[in-house]
Amino acid sequence: MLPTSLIAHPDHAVVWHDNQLYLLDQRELPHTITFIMCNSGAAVATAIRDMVVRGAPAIGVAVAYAVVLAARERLLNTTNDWREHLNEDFALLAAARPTAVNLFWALKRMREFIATLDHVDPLPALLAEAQRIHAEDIAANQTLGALGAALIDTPTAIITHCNAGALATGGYGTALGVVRSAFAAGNIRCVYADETRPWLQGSRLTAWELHESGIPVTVQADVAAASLMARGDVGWVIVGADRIAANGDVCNKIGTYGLAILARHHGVKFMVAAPLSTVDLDTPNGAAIPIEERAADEVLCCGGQRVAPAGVAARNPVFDVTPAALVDYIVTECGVIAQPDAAKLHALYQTAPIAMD
Ligand SMILES: CSC[C@@H](O)[C@@H](O)C(=O)COP(=O)(O)O
Repeated sequence: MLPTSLIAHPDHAVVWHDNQLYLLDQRELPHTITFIMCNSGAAVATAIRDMVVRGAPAIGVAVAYAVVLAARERLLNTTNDWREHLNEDFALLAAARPTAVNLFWALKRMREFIATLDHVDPLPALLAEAQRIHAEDIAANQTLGALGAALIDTPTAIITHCNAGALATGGYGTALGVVRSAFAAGNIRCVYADETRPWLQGSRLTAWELHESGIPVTVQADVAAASLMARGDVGWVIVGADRIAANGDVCNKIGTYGLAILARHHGVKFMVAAPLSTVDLDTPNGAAIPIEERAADEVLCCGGQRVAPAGVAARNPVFDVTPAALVDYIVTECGVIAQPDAAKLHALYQTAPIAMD
């Protein structure tokens, strides 16, 4: 029988169990529950690149554990100069995906932690640091979930895009953390989950996660959001983020920018929920954020079948940037910013309990 840490549950996207890392294979959801065991840094890098684990904070947590696995390998094979050899693993992990800043944030934090280690056996301390990153992410999501929910003062329907839930984080979720808290307060009538072409994070993952949690969810085609808003049925758009630039521009799953424009046109509030580890003060604005382009086949095919004529090309940028001017609220574990700008984000950063830069 699987240990309880390895049963199908949205909170179990990233599980450390019996000295190995297990990743719930999100490519197979909702049909099949499979955990992929990773016992090296390289295996985790491949799993991130191939979308076994995805979502900015979940990638950050997975990378922290990947450093533990990589250090274990290096210590077994090299002993004295393990830190030097570990640089190769850092480079491999950094190349896995370019946009979610939590990946680089977690690598930096693990690298800085390693520099402080003088233990004969550094592995227990390294594992404890990775577990701290994991636990802090869950706690941040619970706090920001409550802060975001407090903004929703009347029962309403909301639209979310992609999956910014437990599956995309250490647990509980960011946008879906707000939804969970608001639902508990009686203020969520229904969640409309954009299906999120081409990878279908909305229909496969968000719908599974909310359904498992007993929160009413309705899947809609991405292009249906405008007419839903026009009917006046929606109070909020609530999304996560892969990177928030210093001026408050928000990078998230492709399609988010369009939703923000629609929301402003229809008087629907637009909320971005993310931990401070997603805020990147080193990136001045959205134009400076590297946007991942994935394989054209992800667009050209659907359900394993080609849906465009042979010989036709496709573009597949998987993120877009919503200008800060279209964002009503950024909700973090350290507080809420209305109408975000550079000064407000800098001020929020100063209140962080630990140095985040
Ligand atoms: C809490 S997750 C926020 C974002 O990471 C999420 O909205 C998103 O865009 C994920 O993209 P993905 O390509 O599935 O990794």
